[in-house]
Amino acid sequence: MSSTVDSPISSSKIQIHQLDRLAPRSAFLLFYAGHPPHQTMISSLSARHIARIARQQPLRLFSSQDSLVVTNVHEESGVAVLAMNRPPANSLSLELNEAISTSLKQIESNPKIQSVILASSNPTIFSAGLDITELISPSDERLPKFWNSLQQVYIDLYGSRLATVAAIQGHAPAAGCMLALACDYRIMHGGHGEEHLPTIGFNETQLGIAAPPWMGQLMVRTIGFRPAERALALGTLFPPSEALNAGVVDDVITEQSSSESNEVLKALLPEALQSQTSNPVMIKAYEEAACYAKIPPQARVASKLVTRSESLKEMQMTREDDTQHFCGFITHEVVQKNLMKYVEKMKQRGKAKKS
Ligand SMILES: CC/C=C\CC/C=C/CC(=O)SCCNC(=O)CCNC(=O)[C@H](O)C(C)(C)COP(=O)(O)OP(=O)(O)OC[C@H]1O[C@@H](n2cnc3c(N)ncnc32)[C@H](O)[C@@H]1OP(=O)(O)O
Repeated sequence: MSSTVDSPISSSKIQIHQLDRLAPRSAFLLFYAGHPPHQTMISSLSARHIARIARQQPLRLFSSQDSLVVTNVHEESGVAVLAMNRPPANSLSLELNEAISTSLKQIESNPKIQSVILASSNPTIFSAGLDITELISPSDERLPKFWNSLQQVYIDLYGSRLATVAAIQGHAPAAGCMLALACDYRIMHGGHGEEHLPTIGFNETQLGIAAPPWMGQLMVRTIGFRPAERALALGTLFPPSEALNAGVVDDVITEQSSSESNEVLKALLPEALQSQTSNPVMIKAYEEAACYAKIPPQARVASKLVTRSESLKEMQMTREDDTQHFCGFITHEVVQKNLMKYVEKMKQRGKAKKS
């Protein structure tokens, strides 16, 4: 049986899932929803404290019709799908970031679900990274909120109790790459011929900006120090086979690998992704997610803590400084000029493509 997760969740769960915003250092321990360590954690907070948090930050729910993300769960296999759905390029706006975090928490609140596939409703772009328009002449109020929402997506994905599988159908530059690297497993489409190869990587230096430390470190942890150092400096965007060789992704799938339609995917995929039921990346992502879902969850989550808790703690400790640094950097006159030039180039390219 499959069901959608856009129905309101119980108020106690809402309260619990709000905690990470205001008590960020506790967030990682909240992985254990439904298991004893989690309950211990929660019981150490007073009901008044929890109610105050819930009042201050009402949970935003997104319906599957008009959503920036679309989700579905398949309880039989323990697998869910969370697909970004912000045309044209799934560029990450404040609202999309918040929608990803909210939906992930909704999925986590279902104890039958152990894995989630992070996907895109756009078959050629996974995510174009930050919405660059958020960075140009930003308002003093929105910019820190925006950055905070991106940090939160990273924390939520990297620290999720769920096994997370990125189905990278197409391009994944910059923060789009970050989303994929924050998952447990990455499957990339091999592209449709040499001329239309998707790419993945941190290309920030090409925009005249640098990836923030926590993003850069994510690449270091994924592919190793020296290759990451070089890729970050050059702003390398890896085509699929190079991404596989470097370890940026775990698997590359081409159309030839599999074309059979998968019955489970029909039940699992939200309406907006029904055309992807025979997509080989999606099939492989489902197989991988189902495989993770069979591992005893306490053991799987504990093993995740071994490799991720230190960097998550570090992120929590440096979060405010990171926001201040980001806001100062982005609003600098030279950076603003570089970004405007970059957007202008992007627009020209778009016009040329359309004409
Ligand atoms: C201390 C730290 C300080 C700073 C850290 C800042 C960190 C930044 C991390 C980031 O994520 S920066 C964003 C980096 N992203 C990019 O550079 C990607 C730019 N986009 C592309 O390269 C391409 O669009 C693509 C490879 C993703 C897809 O190419 P293609 O399939 O050919 O599509 P189009 O180029 O025609 O794009 C379609 C449509 O989407 C718009 N768009 C694309 N990317 C963005 C974006 N990042 N933000 C806003 N809008 C974007 C593009 O303009 C097109 O719009 P139309 O209206 O012309 O259809």
